[in-house]
Amino acid sequence: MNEDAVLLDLRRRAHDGSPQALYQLASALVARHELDEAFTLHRRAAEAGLANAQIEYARMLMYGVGCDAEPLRAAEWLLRAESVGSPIASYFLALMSLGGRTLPRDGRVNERVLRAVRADYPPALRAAAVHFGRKADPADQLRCLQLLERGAGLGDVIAARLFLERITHGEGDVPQPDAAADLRGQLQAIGVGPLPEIVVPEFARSEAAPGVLSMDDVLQPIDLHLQSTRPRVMTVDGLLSAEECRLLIANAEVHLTRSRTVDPDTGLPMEQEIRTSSDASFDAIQEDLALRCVQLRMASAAGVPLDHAEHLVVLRYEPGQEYRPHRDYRPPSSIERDRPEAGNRMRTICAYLNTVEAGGQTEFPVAGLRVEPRPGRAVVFENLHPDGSPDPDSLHAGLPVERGEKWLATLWLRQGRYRAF
Ligand SMILES: O=C(O)CCC(=O)C(=O)O
Ligand SMILES: [Fe+2]
Repeated sequence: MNEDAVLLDLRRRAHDGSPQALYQLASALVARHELDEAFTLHRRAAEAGLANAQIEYARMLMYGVGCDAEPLRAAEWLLRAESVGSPIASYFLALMSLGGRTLPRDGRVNERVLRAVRADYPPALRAAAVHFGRKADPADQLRCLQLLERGAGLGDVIAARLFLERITHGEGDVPQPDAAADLRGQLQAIGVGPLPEIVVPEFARSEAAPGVLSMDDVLQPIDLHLQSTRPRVMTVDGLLSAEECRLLIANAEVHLTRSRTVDPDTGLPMEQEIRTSSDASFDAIQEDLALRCVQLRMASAAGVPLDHAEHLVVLRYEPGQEYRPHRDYRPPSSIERDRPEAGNRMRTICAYLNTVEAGGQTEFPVAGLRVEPRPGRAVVFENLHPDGSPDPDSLHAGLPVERGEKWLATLWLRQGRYRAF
């Protein structure tokens, strides 16, 4: 059957009101970006009691897909699906709760993630693996490896790539060269190449409660080192683990496109010579728990709640590519178009994800400061004066990469709330 015939058949069955057919039709429509109708159909299937539809309907409500975002209603539907035993609903409830805005950030977060881990839900396995991978206890390191291997076995390519790095370099256990060669071959066969080699020199594994899953570790306060007061620039080394850096790169790689910048005259994003990198911007609906945890860690290091953050952007610069001197605050016309109530970009945090062979420093010309890119290191800076007015001294640049490539993750943090949860 061709696509239209399949859709016609689904429509006929959905017309009879079968919840399963409503759900399947809605899913097919989401894939075709026919979101308004999909939203209505998922709602009908959800109301008829189908847990999978309750989750999909809740996801649309969470992220405002085919509707305005209504995280509280989303949470209600997830709770209904959870009450009939859906571990995926538990996973999304945990993902929401970690923001602490819609649902309380309490011990249930960890119980819920564990439920989804026990049900072998790959995004939960991946998030738990990255979590245990930061812990010092050797048993937690083994746990990380086992979770990645399980995810890989279930077809999760990102888990497979993270697992490959670990068994290649002997992280968490002795190196396994034969198994690594085998897995490398399997990944190559589906067009997945190697990740950059990443070592985070200053990374200190966490001594917190060995053996215990505690997802809110990402909110640990950390000390930033003041590098300049005009503009205010701070750095921290070892913020991200090598695994978190790899996770960001692996997620971004498949979505890279030529970077755009907001044109000061029109307020519209345009390809411009000022910024020649490629980037991937993660729409909220693309984020999974592991990515959300890394973003929470970054936002919390910058001292701002994650719901003030615009979409995460991961950038890749190749030799000669750069981000010429610019300021991150936006012209009034572009703010008007994109959540004016969230105000301007008060602060930026950039995390360096790999070792750059030469070049690629972040330069703050007014302060005469250059921050060296180094995996796991982050730089935080203010774009506005304390009274909220733009600070022209926040001028900065990503200097051209001379050799190798540079991967960077940026969160632009607004003055007010930008995300729904
Ligand atoms: O590449 C850099 O070092 C700076 C990036 C930057 O300025 C930005 O993402 O806003
Ligand atoms: Fe910038």
